[in-house]
Amino acid sequence: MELFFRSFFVIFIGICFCWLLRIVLFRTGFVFVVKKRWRNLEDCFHVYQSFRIPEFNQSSQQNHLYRKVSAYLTSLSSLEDSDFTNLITGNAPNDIILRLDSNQTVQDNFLGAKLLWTNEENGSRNFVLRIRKADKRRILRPYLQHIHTLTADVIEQRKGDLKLFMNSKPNNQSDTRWKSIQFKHPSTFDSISMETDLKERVKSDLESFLKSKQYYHRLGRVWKRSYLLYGPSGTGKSSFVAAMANFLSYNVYDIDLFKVSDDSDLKLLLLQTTTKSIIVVEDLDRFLMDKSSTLSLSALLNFMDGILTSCCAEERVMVFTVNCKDLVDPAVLRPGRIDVHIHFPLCDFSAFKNLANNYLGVKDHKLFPQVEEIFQNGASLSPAEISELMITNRNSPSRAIKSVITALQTDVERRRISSIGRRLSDCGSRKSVAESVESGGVLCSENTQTGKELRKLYGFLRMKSNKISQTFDTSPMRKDS
Ligand SMILES: Nc1ncnc2c1ncn2[C@@H]1O[C@H](COP(=O)(O)OP(=O)(O)OP(=O)(O)O)[C@@H](O)[C@H]1O
Ligand SMILES: [Mg+2]
Repeated sequence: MELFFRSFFVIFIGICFCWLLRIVLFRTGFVFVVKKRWRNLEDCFHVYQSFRIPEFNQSSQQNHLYRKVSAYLTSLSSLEDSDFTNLITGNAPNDIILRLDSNQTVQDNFLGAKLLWTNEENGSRNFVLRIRKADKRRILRPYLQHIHTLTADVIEQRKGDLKLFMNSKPNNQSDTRWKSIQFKHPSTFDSISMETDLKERVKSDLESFLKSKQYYHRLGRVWKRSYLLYGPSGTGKSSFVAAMANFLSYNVYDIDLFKVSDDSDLKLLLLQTTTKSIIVVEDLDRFLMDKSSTLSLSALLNFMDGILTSCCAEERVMVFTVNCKDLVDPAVLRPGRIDVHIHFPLCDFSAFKNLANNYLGVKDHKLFPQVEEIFQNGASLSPAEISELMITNRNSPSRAIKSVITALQTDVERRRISSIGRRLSDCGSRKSVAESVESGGVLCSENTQTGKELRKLYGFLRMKSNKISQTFDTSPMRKDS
């Protein structure tokens, strides 16, 4: 009996000990420490071979394998076991993606072999793959093939997602010069109000460019096309670039030339762009007029010509926007450097009707003849100004059109005042010439007369401006009338 109790007691103590040990091992993470130490010990008896996959190749162009490995690693379930990972939101609203942090390692297994990936980030970005030497011959090629097939789908899927790249100030030459975000601009050719015929011509020009690889190569030319979009501010140039990107499904590289440090930096930026992309230089005229730039004109011309190598300008569309074409050196705009010039004018009546249709859903309105008449009197506003008025008053088309009429009338007055101002200054300069010859009585009396007229118009203009600011009041109390 005593023996029975004794053995029962020993079994009971044994069970309690195991239970406690389990708690200690799992609750404290002791098991992970043991596993890690065991792995390190095991590694001491194996020789590993390393393979580095840099983000850029020797000629500073993107290494596609790096992109594939990056996509592959995010799909690894073992990433959750890594000591340090970044959590990033994905494309879908509830999507959360794990991304390996810098200088962290993740383990993968393939055909019974252990593979270690490290994300190296010391100035440049690389992935380092470590495989046991004993497994290398058997594993390396099939493993890379496996990554290629797995990521092909993911990358193909992501092709639909366009990206907007922006250049930053250079910190380190080996560092990537482009930062990207998702490009989700809603602008399309349909949403842009411009002459239908012109729009169709641009569309077919882009379509024929897409199909012309052989043609360009036969002629010994780089397969690229350059567009100059010129016109006053707010006429839709930037929106048009976004529409082009959406139409072509191309990524957008938006180069800020003020952030380019020198000629070689501009070359590097071009080298780091990928095919099927639009390279945009906004406000080229503003940049060319700025004399403080360290960038030479010849570097800019070479950049536009894409002569660096055919591979870094191939299958690219270049777009330059300017407000005033006349301020740009003709060498920059010569045929071949710029293939297509597209003018973005201020609104006329037909553009207004287009905007009214798009923004207010109105094809015709009793106020249209009045609007047409004001346009005929020389009034003009940018599409941006008109579309803003329409958006503000979108609940009432009549109110929206009236606010446009008021703004157009103010524009007419503004133009009259500025023409009077010009006459005044002409008058002043003529007077000073006249005074040097004789005392110019006639010129003086004209001056006083014009001054009176100017004051009268200024008062009128102020009254009109007050009216316009009222149209922005979207309070429901306002009556349509
Ligand atoms: N032709 C147009 N059709 C439809 N909307 C337009 C048009 N032009 C301008 N807009 C509207 O005005 C806003 C400003 O346009 P955008 O930025 O494209 O002008 P921009 O010509 O690039 O001006 P800037 O020269 O000042 O950069 C946009 O949000 C767009 O919706
Ligand atoms: Mg713009």
